[in-house]
Amino acid sequence: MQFFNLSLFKFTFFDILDVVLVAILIYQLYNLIRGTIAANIFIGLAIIFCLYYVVRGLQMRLLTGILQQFVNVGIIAIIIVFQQEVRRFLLLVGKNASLQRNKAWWQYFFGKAEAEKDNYARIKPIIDACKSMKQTRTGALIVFAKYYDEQFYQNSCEVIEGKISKRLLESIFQKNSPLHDGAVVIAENKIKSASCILPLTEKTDLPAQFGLRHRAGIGVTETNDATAIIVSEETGEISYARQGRVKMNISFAELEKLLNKDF
Ligand SMILES: Nc1ncnc2c1ncn2[C@@H]1O[C@H](COP(=O)(O)OP(=O)(O)OP(=O)(O)O)[C@@H](O)[C@H]1O
Repeated sequence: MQFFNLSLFKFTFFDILDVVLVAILIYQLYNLIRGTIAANIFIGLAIIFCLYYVVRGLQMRLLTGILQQFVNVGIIAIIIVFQQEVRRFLLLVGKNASLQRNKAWWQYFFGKAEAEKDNYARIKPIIDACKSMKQTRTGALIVFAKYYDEQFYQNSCEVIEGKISKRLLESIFQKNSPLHDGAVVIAENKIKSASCILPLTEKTDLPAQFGLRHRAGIGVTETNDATAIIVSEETGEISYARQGRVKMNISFAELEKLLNKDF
């Protein structure tokens, strides 16, 4: 009597590659939706799919018919429900494929020291403004957009198109300024706009003290290829958001390092 069919265990290099790629894909998807409401929806959909195969196996025709309606619209429903996550996933794929974004290559060819010097001059006014706003407990939200999506930002923003300077940033976020509410968006080495209303993150596992400013800072990095600095009006603490994750209470040395890498 033969218990095992050894031919079942035959696999090629491409089968292993297949499994590894699927594992990477599932891990990336998990990373994208971890801690968001989408994670619960994903679990709900997975349960419906599993249930469908079970009731079909048991030949329960009525329930199979009902669940089949959900399964049939499968991929389209997933794209609609996970619109934001699909957008973030595609951004991630596109970003990793871009050679110019890879600063290591860029600096190797064009001189590391020169690039670092240039970058420091660019980020110094921003760091100085953050230092001053931390001291005066001025709330601020500064977004660094790798790609300035006109449609996304300009609908809710005041156009500035100004040179990045400490005093300009301070004046925008100063409490009596008409533009202090909302975010400043920096792109193409300019302050492109101010007073921007951004999408809020739907994450459910954020610290209790995170209000709308922090939620907007995290939200914009989930839907766009952007990073954000958040200066808390309440505590003066500086947080840094990237790809939907946030680092809280960072030092200025750390901020400089992060901006050097991302901006
Ligand atoms: N959707 C949004 N997009 C951009 N900025 C927003 C948005 N919603 C609120 N803000 C900004 O956040 C401010 C309110 O911040 P709130 O006190 O709720 O945030 P917080 O995360 O607790 O930060 P803080 O520690 O500074 O109080 C508003 O005055 C406005 O400037």
